[in-house]
Amino acid sequence: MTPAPCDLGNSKDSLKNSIINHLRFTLGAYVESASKNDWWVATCLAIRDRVMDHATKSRTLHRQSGVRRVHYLSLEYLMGRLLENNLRNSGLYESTKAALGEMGKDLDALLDCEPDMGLGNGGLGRLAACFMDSLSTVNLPAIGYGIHYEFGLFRQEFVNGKQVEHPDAWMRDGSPWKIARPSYRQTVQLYGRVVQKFDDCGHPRSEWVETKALLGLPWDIPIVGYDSHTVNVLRLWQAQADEDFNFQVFNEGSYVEALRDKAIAETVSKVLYPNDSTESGKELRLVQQYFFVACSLADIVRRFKVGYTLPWSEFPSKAAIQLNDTHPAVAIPELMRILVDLEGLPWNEAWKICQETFAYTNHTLLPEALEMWSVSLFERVLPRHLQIIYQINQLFLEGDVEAKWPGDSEKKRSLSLIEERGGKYVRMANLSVLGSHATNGVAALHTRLLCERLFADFYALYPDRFLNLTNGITFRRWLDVCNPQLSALITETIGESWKKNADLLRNLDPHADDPAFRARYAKIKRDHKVVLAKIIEDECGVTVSPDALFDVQIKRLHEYKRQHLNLLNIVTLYREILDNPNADFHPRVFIFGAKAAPGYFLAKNIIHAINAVAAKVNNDPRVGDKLKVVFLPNYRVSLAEKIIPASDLSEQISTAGKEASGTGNMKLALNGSLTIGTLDGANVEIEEEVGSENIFIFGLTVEEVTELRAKGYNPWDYYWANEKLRNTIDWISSDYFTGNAEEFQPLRRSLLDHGDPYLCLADYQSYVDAQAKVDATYKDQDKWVKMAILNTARVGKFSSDRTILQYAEKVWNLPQVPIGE
Ligand SMILES: [N-]=[N+]=N[C@]1([C@H](N)O)O[C@H](CO)[C@@H](O)[C@H](O)[C@H]1O
Repeated sequence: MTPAPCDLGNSKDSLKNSIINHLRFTLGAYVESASKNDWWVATCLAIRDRVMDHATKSRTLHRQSGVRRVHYLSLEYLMGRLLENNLRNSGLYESTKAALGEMGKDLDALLDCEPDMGLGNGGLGRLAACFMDSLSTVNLPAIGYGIHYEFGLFRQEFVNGKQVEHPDAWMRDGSPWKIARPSYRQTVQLYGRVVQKFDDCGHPRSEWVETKALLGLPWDIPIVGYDSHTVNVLRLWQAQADEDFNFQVFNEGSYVEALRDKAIAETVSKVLYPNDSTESGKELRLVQQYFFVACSLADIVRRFKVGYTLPWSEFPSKAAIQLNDTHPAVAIPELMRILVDLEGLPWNEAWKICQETFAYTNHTLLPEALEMWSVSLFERVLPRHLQIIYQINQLFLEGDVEAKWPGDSEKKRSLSLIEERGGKYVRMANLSVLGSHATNGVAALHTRLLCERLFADFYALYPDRFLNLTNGITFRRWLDVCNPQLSALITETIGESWKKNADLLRNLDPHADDPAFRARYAKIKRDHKVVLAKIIEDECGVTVSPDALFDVQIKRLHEYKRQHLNLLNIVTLYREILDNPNADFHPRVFIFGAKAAPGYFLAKNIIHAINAVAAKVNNDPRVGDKLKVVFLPNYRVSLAEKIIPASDLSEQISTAGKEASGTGNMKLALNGSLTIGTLDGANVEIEEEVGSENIFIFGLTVEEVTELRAKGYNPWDYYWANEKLRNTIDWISSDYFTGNAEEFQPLRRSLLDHGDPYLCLADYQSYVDAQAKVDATYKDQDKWVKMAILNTARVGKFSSDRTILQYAEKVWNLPQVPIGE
């Protein structure tokens, strides 16, 4: 008999009681001497209490109503901090602040106690987090599946301007949001070999034997929607040894050996691979992918079997599975193994179920990011899955491909799931397209390039399977939580319903012409700049003026994102200020935030170069306040929440055709930061929405990039033709900035000798000119603030609620299931 849910009131007093009770009974702390961290944990637990009933109720109602659920499989979830988001989404912010206040505690101080849940690298991981927020907010039944990494994305420190990585022990001081679910522990098999057997009816059956077992313990994190009673969960798997302690070996006297398997097992979910847009190809990474996929599919199949007595053909009507990039693509042969080997379904039936169940999102065109596992490694770790992939491939090439292009071996080579050139590899992207009923890109331009280039042959074969679903961001975290002042001004001006229907922000448009509104809008921006200036002072020891133009580039460090093009412009500007001290140039602060993958040498060289230039410029008395360059260390979600509301200019300067979408561009535009960017990724759609008069577009288009490459691009031509550019490159690679002329030779060589693969020199002059236009525009503050307001007003399209509702309609065929009180 389920006990009646105890009424945990939302009043200030009820919250006070809960917090005190958790301090005393859960943490065993003296209220008088409890630490700030204790108060943070107790407050989190008090809020968790109030959402858990909704979580249980959501799960129960989803099960009882037999609705289809979407299962989002992602190796990354860049969640950031949860307390403030959960407080505002559940409408408990004010009462909790008051409750703590009455006990002499400042909520804002406790919020800073929370470490970021940094279980992701960049855009892909943050997108998954925004999607989880929207799924609960728009009442869609969903479960997010991922890995419970013990260590998230590394903590970045700068030592003499160079990046140094430190482990991110995010759970060291407790992690109050997660709940262990040992009753749903799963066992996963790995390695071993496959033997052919025959079942009772004499049918051949493959059996996977002599495998190594691994356990998966699930941890559930409640995902609180905004102003909705749907609380979905994020289920993260922790790897555990099948047998903690090998007594046999212990008795033979080797204690360490006895624990070897335990140590190995736990490495599987130990740490997130820190590569963004590059594949690792490491065995442990493949084991991580299969581990969480096998646990998740076993959990989904368990729920189907327990919940229903339906034929397998009905499985897709109860379970939609979204593959967040190819990282979980091994789920396709895994479901085939379950259906064919374990459940005894005929191959074709099983394959049909797979295609109806899976859908795949591609996030990048970069060749180095497309996962290709060597056949030898695959055979060793997952021998049965390799067999299944070979069988899928054979039926595909001899089936649909031969039918469409009879005898065309070139088509077979390009469409095959197996790459044969330079060794044998499994093409996870091809497998994902073939095993899914829908493949989507993440912005209109990106999807067009997917269909025209990367998947051109698949598109020719299955045009109806491809669609575009432009990325989005949750406006709760990226406006209501990080910029409550602007959120309040908007609500005061156009009402509150924009929080659930972002298109209503358009109603702000006419207010751009109202000087009083502009003044209030501008004050909010300046107040955030004052806050950020303090952070810059504390973190970088640099004093910046909140009246300077804050020019922001925050994203992972990657050559295609062209932080080094930004640096070329900065050094050109530095030269100009020295050459023309009286030039009428509005003071500017260049703000960088970016982590480089630890093994990415050139990215680290660019970080060092930016810090070296910053050190020179910031201490050059000839420059004064005209120019400041700051690189904030350890860029992460909670830091982004401080930078974005204070930004005036948003740098989205990737080489056209390289940034699939970008999502930082959306966050910055929403907070009134004007974009300077190329026609790449979602920048194209941001320009369509805000109007070309409210954005600074520059540079080569995708078509012009293709043309330039086709006719042969030689960066030396631009170097010799443009004196400013030549002086800038020579200056950066001289000994001026570090006393060692060798320091930035790698950067110089990449821009010249190595052919400038991302066309920085080709876009340099157009970029410098656009930056000059920015300077001129910023001097007319009325015009600038008007443009900023129109950006906030016109980016409603980029709400992840819109994106998720499109996935639900076009891919998952998923009904919204409102949960009552
Ligand atoms: N991997 N990956 N892809 C990315 C990002 N680096 O995480 O996914 C993001 C989310 O789709 C995109 O916005 C971004 O352009 C793309 O490069």
